[in-house]
Amino acid sequence: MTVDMTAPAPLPDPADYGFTVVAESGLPAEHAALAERVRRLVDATAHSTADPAVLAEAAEEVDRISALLEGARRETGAMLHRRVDGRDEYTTLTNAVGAELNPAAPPLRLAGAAEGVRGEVVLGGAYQGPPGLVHGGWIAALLDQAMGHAAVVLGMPGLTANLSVDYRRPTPLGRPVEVTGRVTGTERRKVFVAGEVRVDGELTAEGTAVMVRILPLR
Ligand SMILES: CCCCCCCCCC(=O)SCCNC(=O)CCNC(=O)[C@H](O)C(C)(C)COP(=O)(O)OP(=O)(O)OC[C@H]1O[C@@H](n2cnc3c(N)ncnc32)[C@H](O)[C@@H]1OP(=O)(O)O
Repeated sequence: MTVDMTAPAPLPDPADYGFTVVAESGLPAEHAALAERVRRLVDATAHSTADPAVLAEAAEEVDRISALLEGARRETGAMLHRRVDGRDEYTTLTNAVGAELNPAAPPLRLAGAAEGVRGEVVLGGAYQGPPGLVHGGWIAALLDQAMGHAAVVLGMPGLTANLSVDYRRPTPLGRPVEVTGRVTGTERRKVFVAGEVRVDGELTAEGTAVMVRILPLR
């Protein structure tokens, strides 16, 4: 098993697969700002102890805002294109982990690191599993994203074929969580990846996965 960390391959262009591609530069900053406020709304809703009348009033307000936005809806499969460190990067615009415009996504922004990718995120009570702790499914999702992103950085985007997670310590809510991912090897279309989750430098979860590469159509 080998991997050349120095030579990213040309990426498949999602437009060749019939997907709409949206340039990051074309997105209004107000959209990300709205998503951030909706994250606050989700947290406030999940934890509210307000009176029924206040809850009903809030529900009506939310209905009004939803109607305001639903009038101009983008299709679900749209892809986001950005230039990162002089190379193209594509991801689904509403990716469930890290998409800035998706308020349901934890705001994990991954970037190239010395070996692979690294990012930080603080997860609030909307991501709770056991009391005060991050849900294990979300930890798996963070690892999946970081490991998949590490493959993308080397020009090898793929689909997760297999994912394994070891939960070493509980991961607390409300604290910065460090997520890392890296490619450990390749074999034909298979990309072997590994990732870690740490809080205050302590390992709380680690994973491995096999990504199967999507190949360019031409
Ligand atoms: C910047 C943005 C970064 C974004 C990162 C996003 C990360 C998140 C990624 C995801 O969440 S992807 C969504 C979840 N995954 C899926 O929905 C995949 C569903 N499965 C499939 O579509 C197919 O099974 C798959 C594409 C994975 C493989 O089917 P193929 O028909 O294309 O491949 P094939 O079966 O010929 O297998 C190719 C190789 O992979 C190997 N393989 C297939 N399934 C495997 C498996 N489960 N475990 C290990 N290896 C596997 C298979 O043995 C073979 O190895 P060899 O070359 O050695 O023969």
